[in-house]
Amino acid sequence: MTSADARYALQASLFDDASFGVELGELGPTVQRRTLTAGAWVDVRPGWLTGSDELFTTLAETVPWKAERRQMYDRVVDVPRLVRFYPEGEPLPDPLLVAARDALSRYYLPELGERFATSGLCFYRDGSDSVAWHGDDTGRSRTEDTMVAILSLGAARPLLLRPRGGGHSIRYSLGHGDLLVMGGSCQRTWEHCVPKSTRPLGPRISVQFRTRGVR
Ligand SMILES: O=C(O)CCC(=O)C(=O)O
Ligand SMILES: [Fe+2]
Repeated sequence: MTSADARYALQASLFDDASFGVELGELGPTVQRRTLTAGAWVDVRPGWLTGSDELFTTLAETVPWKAERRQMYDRVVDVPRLVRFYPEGEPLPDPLLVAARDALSRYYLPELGERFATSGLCFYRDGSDSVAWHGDDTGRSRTEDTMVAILSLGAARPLLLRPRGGGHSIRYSLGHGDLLVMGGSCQRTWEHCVPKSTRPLGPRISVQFRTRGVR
């Protein structure tokens, strides 16, 4: 057993303890893959993290969230969500995120060929927070296949995907410990978004695990 395996086993046993009320489930047969066009695919694993409310609260309260502003034509506008990026090597705000990242790295390593390295956290305070259509195509993902794994906490929000250049969108509802992984060419041949909603919605946190050199 390597030290990484030992650490994972320790964390897995911690999280299996019902007194913690939180558990990272199996991957494997519970992961459903949908093949998209142009070499893109999406894996979903609903309810991967059970008992995730406490993690949601911890992250909401302890992460040093940042409100960003962005140039839009001739104006500077608020980015409609709070963010915090954890580069490779920076400690994550909760050991559960380390366990999740390491479990994903182990599961996808044969296909991905590398480990998940960075963690991007987004906080959608209510239905007026959102992210517009985009691909995570800064860096290596502009030209190479990659995977972006999203662990979703808190209230469910739709995440939509559509082929670049037009086509029907597909929709997943993500929250409450659900896992979605975008793979293959998805970041350069498809786009994704989390649309605004006028309905009263609770807050959601999205944790995106990416490989080195991908944003
Ligand atoms: O909220 C989500 O799950 C998606 C976030 C996203 O697409 C991004 O930050 O690049
Ligand atoms: Fe994205």
